[in-house]
Amino acid sequence: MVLKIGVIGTGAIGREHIDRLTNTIAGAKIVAVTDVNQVAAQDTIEMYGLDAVVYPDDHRLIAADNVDAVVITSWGPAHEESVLAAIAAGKAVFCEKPLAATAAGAKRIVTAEMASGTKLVQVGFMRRYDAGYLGLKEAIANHAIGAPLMVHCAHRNPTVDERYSTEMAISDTLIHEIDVLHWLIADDYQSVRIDFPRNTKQAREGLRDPQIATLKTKNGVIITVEIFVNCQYGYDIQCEIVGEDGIVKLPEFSNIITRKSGQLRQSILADWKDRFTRAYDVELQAFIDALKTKGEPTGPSAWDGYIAAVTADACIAAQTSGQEEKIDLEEMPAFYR
Ligand SMILES: NC(=O)c1ccc[n+]([C@@H]2O[C@H](COP(=O)([O-])OP(=O)(O)OC[C@H]3O[C@@H](n4cnc5c(N)ncnc54)[C@H](O)[C@@H]3O)[C@@H](O)[C@H]2O)c1
Ligand SMILES: O[C@H]1[C@H](O)[C@@H](O)[C@H](O)[C@@H](O)[C@H]1O
Repeated sequence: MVLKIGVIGTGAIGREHIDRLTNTIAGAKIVAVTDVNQVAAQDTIEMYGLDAVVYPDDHRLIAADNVDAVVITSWGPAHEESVLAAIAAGKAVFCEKPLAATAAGAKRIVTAEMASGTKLVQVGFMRRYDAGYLGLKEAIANHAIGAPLMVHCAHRNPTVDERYSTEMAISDTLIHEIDVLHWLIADDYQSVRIDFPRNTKQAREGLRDPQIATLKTKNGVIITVEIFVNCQYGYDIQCEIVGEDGIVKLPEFSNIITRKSGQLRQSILADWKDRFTRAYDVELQAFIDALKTKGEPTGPSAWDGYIAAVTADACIAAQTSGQEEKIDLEEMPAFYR
């Protein structure tokens, strides 16, 4: 059986996911697309040779009889409305991060999903499918480094466009670490503080860059994440976990090493699209397979999206207060256990 998919948002990652759902992933077919930019939606159909219909908006795409499941790749603030519409229609939905722009929005999704009585939502936290992070998780679970004490991370983008704001460093960028780190060390966040080092001259007027998030967990682990989105030199994701018996670290993204002219060289990736290609493939294949075999998604859930949204709200509050802000999570409902 082939699952018929409707895609909302045909921008950068929308096209990436359309390409992989069409050419890499088994068991799915794109039958519908929409974008507020209808020309972009039409162009996408032509670009990938899709046998698909362009719908005028997300609601009509979700309601289409031949759409079995929905993939949301529109701008973050538009996600909540489309996810709620998919839940109301009883259709499974893969939503790119963030699940919603605020914790209140994510909570509305959780409430609607629980009321529907069926798990329908998967959030695009693809780092949980990345071989490097999975290796770190396995090492911690196997007590290879004893209890984690500290985590040091960096999330660096070469540049960002003019729409990118100081808050987006949290809601669009840090959100990946927010999700993956508590999952990695199996701990809950308790508080966060944000510090702003000297600003880079490369940032556009008004953008605070870089930033350092310091998260504390319930077990006393201290996590530091450098967010630096105008680092210029490449796309660089670092994560090192310091335990009581040793240290584990993400591998450098595999690339050939050249010895030439008295130099040892290894190139650095320039784009997020290349760093997590395999993880995106695996997460979307898992989404399709789970719908077919279990009737519901089994990947990062709406509750995971809610945890990330509550934490992101506290980070954004910490950006302006300059203080340590508490991260208050409700208890996970039995529905998500
Ligand atoms: N998981 C990841 O690594 C990853 C990577 C990139 C982007 N993302 C996320 O994916 C989302 C899209 O990012 P992008 O880089 O592709 O942005 P983009 O600006 O390139 O594309 C977004 C598209 O959505 C369309 N759109 C906006 N609102 C819409 C609506 N209500 N209905 C239909 N279409 C709408 C826009 O016209 C645009 O074409 C963001 O939430 C972003 O955070 C995730
Ligand atoms: O900071 C960017 C992240 O590094 C990418 O992985 C994407 O999520 C992108 O949307 C963000 O703007």
